[in-house]
Amino acid sequence: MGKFEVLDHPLIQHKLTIIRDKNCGTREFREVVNEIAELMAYEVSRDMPLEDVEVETPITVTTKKSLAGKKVVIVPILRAGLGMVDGILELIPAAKVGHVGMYRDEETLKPVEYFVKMPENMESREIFVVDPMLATGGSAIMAVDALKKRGAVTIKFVCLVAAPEGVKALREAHPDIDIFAAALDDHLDENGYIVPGLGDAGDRLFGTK
Ligand SMILES: O=P(O)(O)OC[C@H]1O[C@H](OP(=O)(O)OP(=O)(O)O)[C@H](O)[C@@H]1O
Ligand SMILES: O=c1cc[nH]c(=O)[nH]1
Ligand SMILES: [Mg+2]
Repeated sequence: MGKFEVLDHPLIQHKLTIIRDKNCGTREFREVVNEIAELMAYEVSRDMPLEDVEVETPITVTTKKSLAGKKVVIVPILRAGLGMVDGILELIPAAKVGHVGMYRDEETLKPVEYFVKMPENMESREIFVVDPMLATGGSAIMAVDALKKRGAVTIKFVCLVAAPEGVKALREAHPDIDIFAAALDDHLDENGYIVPGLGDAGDRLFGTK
């Protein structure tokens, strides 16, 4: 079973409170989402494998560590996941970026897939699927389905706010993946919004309604 971890570093908690505020405007919301994503990427990448490499310093030749193996792909779930990409790229600038387009039907709350574009060789890559919100879990489950269908094996799901319902559903559908959240909130309301949450992340990031 993959792990579920809440990354509750004080800086992450502080920044999350800023964007929960309904008076936080588009510009600040965008900035702070990226800042939180960057802090989370530091924790999420903690177990990346290293290998020994020879390096010649100005003083001598020595053997030290360098990142090994799997190359990282960041996969935002459109639209709101896009808000986390730049923050992660600050830490992992060579990462590739794949896109999964998905929206939640407002009546049924079921996700509808509308776009998928991935780099090649997904089977040999370390994949960070990112979306600020894990609500019913439908979008995350369908995004991971789409990745596995294309050969993906090593997948981590990274969100800002998770609902218990979404964590349960995602773990049941994809027990092999690790899930990271900045916060685990209380529950979903009758419209499928996370309570207390932060509202509609996509609309707040892009200034739409
Ligand atoms: O866990 P779920 O119940 O599937 O809900 C979460 C999804 O809903 C939101 O996207 P939305 O459908 O609002 O699309 P958007 O990002 O384009 O606004 C959010 O960004 C997640 O992708
Ligand atoms: O609270 C929620 C639930 C789904 N999508 C959002 O953007 N916010
Ligand atoms: Mg939205």
